Amino acid sequence: MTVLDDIVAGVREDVATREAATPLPEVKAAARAARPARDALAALRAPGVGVIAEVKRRSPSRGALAEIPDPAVLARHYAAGGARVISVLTEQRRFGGSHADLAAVRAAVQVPVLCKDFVVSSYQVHEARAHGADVVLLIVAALEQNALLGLLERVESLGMTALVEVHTEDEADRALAAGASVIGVNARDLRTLEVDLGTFERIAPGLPSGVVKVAESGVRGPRELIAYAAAGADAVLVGEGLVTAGDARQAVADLVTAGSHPAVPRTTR
Ligand SMILES: O=C(O)c1ccccc1NCC(=O)[C@H](O)[C@H](O)COP(=O)(O)O
Repeated sequence: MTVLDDIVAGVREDVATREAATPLPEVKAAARAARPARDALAALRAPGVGVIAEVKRRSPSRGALAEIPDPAVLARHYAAGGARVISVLTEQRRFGGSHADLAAVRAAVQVPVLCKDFVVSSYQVHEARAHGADVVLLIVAALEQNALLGLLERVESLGMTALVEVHTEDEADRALAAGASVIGVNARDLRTLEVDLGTFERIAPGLPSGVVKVAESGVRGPRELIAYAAAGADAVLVGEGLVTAGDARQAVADLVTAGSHPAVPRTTR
């Protein structure tokens, strides 16, 4: 069993428990009552290399990273530093997150908010919307193609944007076949947890120019952002490098400044 399999097995148990307590029709009603989703696609297509700043307390690869007693406070620092999108890890067992974190962050900032979880059922998509998500992560490695298609359609039918995550060329082909318009290439192999910064460089050239390309994992400062930008990234998704920085606002601002430099390429448009 890989780490991803193990995480997904725990997620399925947790979803079943939540669904027993709050049946799907109730979650659907809450999703319908939520404020409309913010336009993440437009935010990610703005000039410069965007920063998606992540609220991440701990992880399977690194253990405890930061306490984050109030994710709304951290999110405000991220937004003040210029983050385009804020990512909230909502998985509880391995990452210490929650939907309460997601709702608190959404209420605290004006930028779009990403629900970063291991989504395997449409129940989770409605839950994410009910808690204010504007973007939902879909991990190709965790989904059969039909499930990927169905979840992508569900995300978009609720007015949200799907960030479809891939790790290999085959997964990128599946993401494109499903109709993804935002593709994240994760440098962290979710089976071995190893980070290979060359993953983005290998996969990005095969993605069409109209697709927004997000480089995920391994950014510790402007140096990695510049390398990802040179390989064609439109945005970078950063967790550890920001939650462990003494000054989160400044750490985001440093990345945003690097991503806005005229010498830094950006290839989508
Ligand atoms: O971070 C992990 O250890 C991890 C393990 C298994 C599945 C997912 C995992 N992380 C999720 C992410 O994709 C990262 O949080 C995100 O890309 C930010 O990465 P980093 O900037 O390296 O913290």
